[in-house]
Amino acid sequence: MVECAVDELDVIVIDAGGGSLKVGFSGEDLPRTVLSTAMSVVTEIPEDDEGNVDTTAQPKTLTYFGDEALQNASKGTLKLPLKRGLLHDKDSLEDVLEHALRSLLKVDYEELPILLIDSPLTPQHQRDFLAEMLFEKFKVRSLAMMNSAVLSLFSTGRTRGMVVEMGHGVTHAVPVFEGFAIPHATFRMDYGGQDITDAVQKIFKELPSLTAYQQHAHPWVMRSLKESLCHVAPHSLKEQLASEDPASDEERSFELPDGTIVQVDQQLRYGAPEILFAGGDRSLPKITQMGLNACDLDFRLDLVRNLVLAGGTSMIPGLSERIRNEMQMLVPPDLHRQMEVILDSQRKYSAWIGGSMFASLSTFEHFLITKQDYEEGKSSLSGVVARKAW
Ligand SMILES: Nc1ncnc2c1ncn2[C@@H]1O[C@H](COP(=O)(O)OP(=O)(O)OP(=O)(O)O)[C@@H](O)[C@H]1O
Repeated sequence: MVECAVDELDVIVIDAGGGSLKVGFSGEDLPRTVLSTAMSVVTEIPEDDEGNVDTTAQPKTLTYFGDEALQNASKGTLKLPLKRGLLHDKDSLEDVLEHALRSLLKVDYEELPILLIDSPLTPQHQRDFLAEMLFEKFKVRSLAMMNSAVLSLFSTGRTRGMVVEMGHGVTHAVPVFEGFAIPHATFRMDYGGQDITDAVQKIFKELPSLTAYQQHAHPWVMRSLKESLCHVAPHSLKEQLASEDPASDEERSFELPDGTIVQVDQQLRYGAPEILFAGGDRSLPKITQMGLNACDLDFRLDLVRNLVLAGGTSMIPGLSERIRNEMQMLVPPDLHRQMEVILDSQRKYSAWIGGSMFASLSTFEHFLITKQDYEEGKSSLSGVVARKAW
């Protein structure tokens, strides 16, 4: 039972991923706002009534955020603040966050504590920068920072388990013991939903049945195709392609932006997600096995019994069956027999949901770095942030 001691005090919960930024308030079931972590700046030269460039008019600079930024990317400069879990463009992160909080969430963030969720293995200097940005630029009054995998596990009501968190640019296997992630047993691979989208785009352009529609092969259209039709093959792509396509016409149909409906075959639907299994030592089953092997023998049973899939990319159907099948070759039979793959229906937002729950607990305030802590510890910021960040 979650004990709520900060009833009159909401906490702003922010899960800043490379693909999407999720923001909302503690105690709520889902983030209020989810937007692609992107902005683009487009300079437009106004046209006259006949559609000719008006050389006398001042050029207009337009800034787009989220999906609009992706859709307008080709007209200007696309800025992606985070890439593969790492801070890539500090200024645009500030702008996207400000837009999400001020314009979309419509909150006076200076008034409320903030819980910032970050990726496992986020470098300390990145956490320091984020703390500095929130205290100095956003003028927040207090801040907690927490590991997304711990919170994803917490969202399922567990404090022990192996979290396989699959995001947009990175995937992590994170063993968690009594609410603490084990850093030396955490493994990552630089593959995620973005690579599946890229694979969808590549196959889309090459498939003879789809070549007539190449003008639609924009990343945002391909992402939508992926999210609606992709599927993980239960054993291998080869085996899947050799069998009859199990999908109905409806399950293979995709509507392009101009309204055309195309039929998408197995090569694309099942082929693109194979990137998660193809990386040798950096494949999904392999990093899970490495995480297990790096933990104490006594603890491994708990881990395989609580193998939690989390993050947006874990929404692809068929993952659980494939992981179970692949792990059969990688772990001893007695462990494999006990394996339980947990797929929560809300796993796309599991870290945010865990954060929302955690920030509602009476103990949450112990994790807050206050403005005063920050000011006092500024000369050695890492000390303050590392001591309190979880
Ligand atoms: N139904 C779905 N099927 C397949 N993929 C999906 C689905 N829904 C979302 N995704 C993918 O999940 C990814 C985003 O997941 P998530 O929000 O967990 O990542 P992130 O936190 O932004 O990224 P990262 O953890 O890499 O920083 C995107 O690539 C998106 O296309």
